[in-house]
Amino acid sequence: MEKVILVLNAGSSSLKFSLFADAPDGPELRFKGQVEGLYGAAHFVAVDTAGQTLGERHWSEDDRLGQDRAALHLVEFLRSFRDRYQLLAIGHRVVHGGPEFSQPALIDGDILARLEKLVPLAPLHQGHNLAAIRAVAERAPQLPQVACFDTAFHRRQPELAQLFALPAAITGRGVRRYGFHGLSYEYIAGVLPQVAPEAADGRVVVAHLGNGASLCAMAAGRSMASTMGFTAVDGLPMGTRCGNLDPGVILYLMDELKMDARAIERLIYKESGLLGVSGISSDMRELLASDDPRAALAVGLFVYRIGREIGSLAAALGGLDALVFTAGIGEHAPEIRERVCRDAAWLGLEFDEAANAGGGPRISTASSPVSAWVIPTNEELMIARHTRQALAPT
Ligand SMILES: Nc1ncnc2c1ncn2[C@@H]1O[C@H](COP(=O)(O)OP(=O)(O)O)[C@@H](O)[C@H]1O
Ligand SMILES: CC(=O)OP(=O)(O)O
Ligand SMILES: [Mg+2]
Repeated sequence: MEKVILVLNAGSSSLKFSLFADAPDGPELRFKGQVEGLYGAAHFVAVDTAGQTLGERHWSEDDRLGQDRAALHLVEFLRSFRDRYQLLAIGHRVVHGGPEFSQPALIDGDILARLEKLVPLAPLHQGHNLAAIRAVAERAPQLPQVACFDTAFHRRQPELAQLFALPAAITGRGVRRYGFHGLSYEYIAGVLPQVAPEAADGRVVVAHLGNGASLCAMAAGRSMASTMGFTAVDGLPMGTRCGNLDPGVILYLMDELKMDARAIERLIYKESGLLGVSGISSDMRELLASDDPRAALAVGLFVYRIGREIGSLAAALGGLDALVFTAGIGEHAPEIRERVCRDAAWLGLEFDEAANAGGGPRISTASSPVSAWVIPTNEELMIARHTRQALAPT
């Protein structure tokens, strides 16, 4: 039987998974898939490396399929491969590693308890990430499980980029900017030398635009700043998260609307962003297909905020050499890429319309002082590599 590593990546609107063979030159994909569109019209599909569909299922919007039932469906699907593969370990994306975890960690009861404390800091993710780990630990306690953190890549940011202007005693409690989508940014930093060699050693802003969305400023592949902060609700407006918000708004909601912490949490994590502004959907595909002016307003705000944050991160880097688009929207929505690139013309980005329509990878003109790229992310491969490494550190 072939030895394999299973990777689980629970996002805010999806459960992604990949099965990698433990090959001598690194993890080799056998098949992958996802349940996407969670809490809406969910869709499961799994494909092998030849693009052959191994399984598919649709749920209606009324099913309100969440992470827990998506995971059960996945277990059912994976069961049919039991005789073919020997499972060595499971690698998990764990969104928050807090101040303690700057490396992937082989999970035991103690680490699980420490990660549990971070659940309130990532209410759309952490609980689901840990529930999957716990469920496996109960059924197969000997199976190694490795937590790979979305925050880890950012922990070496300059001190000022991590600091809130709060009293030192609060900062000392770990209330600082962490940044997320680190596995995605780490993957992009790793492939930049091949895809965009002229940019790899330079000042790059990577736009991870999915249901959760953030930007990362990188200098020579190192994270220098991120739009996300203490939690993954900061920065850009997202599918259902508000992004940057004047903290005075929170006080107003408490004092004037008598909202408590849970009601505010629901508002800023689940009812805002593209969904809140449009009143229609959190799904960019639906908004782009709609001719409702509220959909246009939500998309317009998304693009506008990205443009402002690119300016801010370019300032943090002292200039900009390249802009990279990745994740669901970044990889699949040429219209959004075009609007963001056109707004960044002032930085010296000359947009190439034909290349963008073709999906890139380069979507700026050959002579553009700032280059722009589309690079599909691969958080799962990053997790598989880290998991392998954690099993047998070299
Ligand atoms: N063809 C497409 N055009 C526009 N948006 C798309 C397309 N495909 C996926 N998306 C958007 O990508 C987002 C999901 O991105 P993804 O990175 O998979 O999310 P998650 O945050 O759950 O990991 C959704 O908003 C979806 O609408
Ligand atoms: C951190 C985060 O927002 O992740 P995702 O985009 O997968 O929801
Ligand atoms: Mg994601």
